[in-house]
Amino acid sequence: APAHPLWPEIERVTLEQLQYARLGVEGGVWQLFAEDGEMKMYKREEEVDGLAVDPLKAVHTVKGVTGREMTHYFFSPDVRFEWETTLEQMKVLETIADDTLVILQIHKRVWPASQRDALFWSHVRRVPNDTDRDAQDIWIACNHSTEHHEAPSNEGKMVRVALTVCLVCQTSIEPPADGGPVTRDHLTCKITYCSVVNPGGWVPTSALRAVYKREYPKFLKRFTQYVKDRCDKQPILF
Ligand SMILES: Cc1cccc(-c2n[nH]cc2-c2ccc(F)c(-c3ccc(S(=O)(=O)CCO)cc3)c2)n1
Repeated sequence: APAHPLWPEIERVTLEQLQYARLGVEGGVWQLFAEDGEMKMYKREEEVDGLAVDPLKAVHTVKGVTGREMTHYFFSPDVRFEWETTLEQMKVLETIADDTLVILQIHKRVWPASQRDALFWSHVRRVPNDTDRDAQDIWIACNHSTEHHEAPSNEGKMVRVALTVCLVCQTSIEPPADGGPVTRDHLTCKITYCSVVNPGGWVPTSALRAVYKREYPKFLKRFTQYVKDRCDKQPILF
């Protein structure tokens, strides 16, 4: 494994997030708050120091793409402005490996709160499917807040959020009955998106919950549609 000081944390958090995502929404602790076709969004209402830090878990099923394609476009900084509508600035501060980056993002201000930025490592990996042999491998992309010497100390201007986010994708193939080639019509990608964002500075709980309720469904719907459009008529990446 690459000898980088962040690597042990990247390994641990990525695998913890994989297990957390695979727990699904069992246990009755998750409250469904948005639904749109196959997409179901759940949250837990939790406060830390009087701040709403509502863990979010979304499940979605997208036809015609693979988990590798979905996590690739989630990970790739080159296309982020094409789907992430709240992004104002983004800088790759460090390229640790071709599947591991440190990124600084400045997001658009949401009235009445102050503007937020996020500094995180971003990692994508294929996880061999140890349970079901003839199933496809699982792909995970994980973003987790970190420190970095190159990040501007923007005292007073910006509030830094703390976030842990993962996108876990499992592809299944329904081969054509006539033994013909597998096309995108035979692909189904099951997605679990998990997010825990501590907003950093005080935001009225009601205002924060309204932002989450509005922004998360819009974000996941827009992102998954972006990937479908990008992959359409392109060779399949398994
Ligand atoms: C989807 C969503 C949920 C909650 C708030 C907002 C939002 N509206 N206006 C500003 C933001 C905002 C502020 C700070 C942030 F860190 C992120 C943020 C959100 C998602 C991710 S990610 O890692 O899931 C995708 C990469 O951007 C990273 C940062 C988004 N957007």
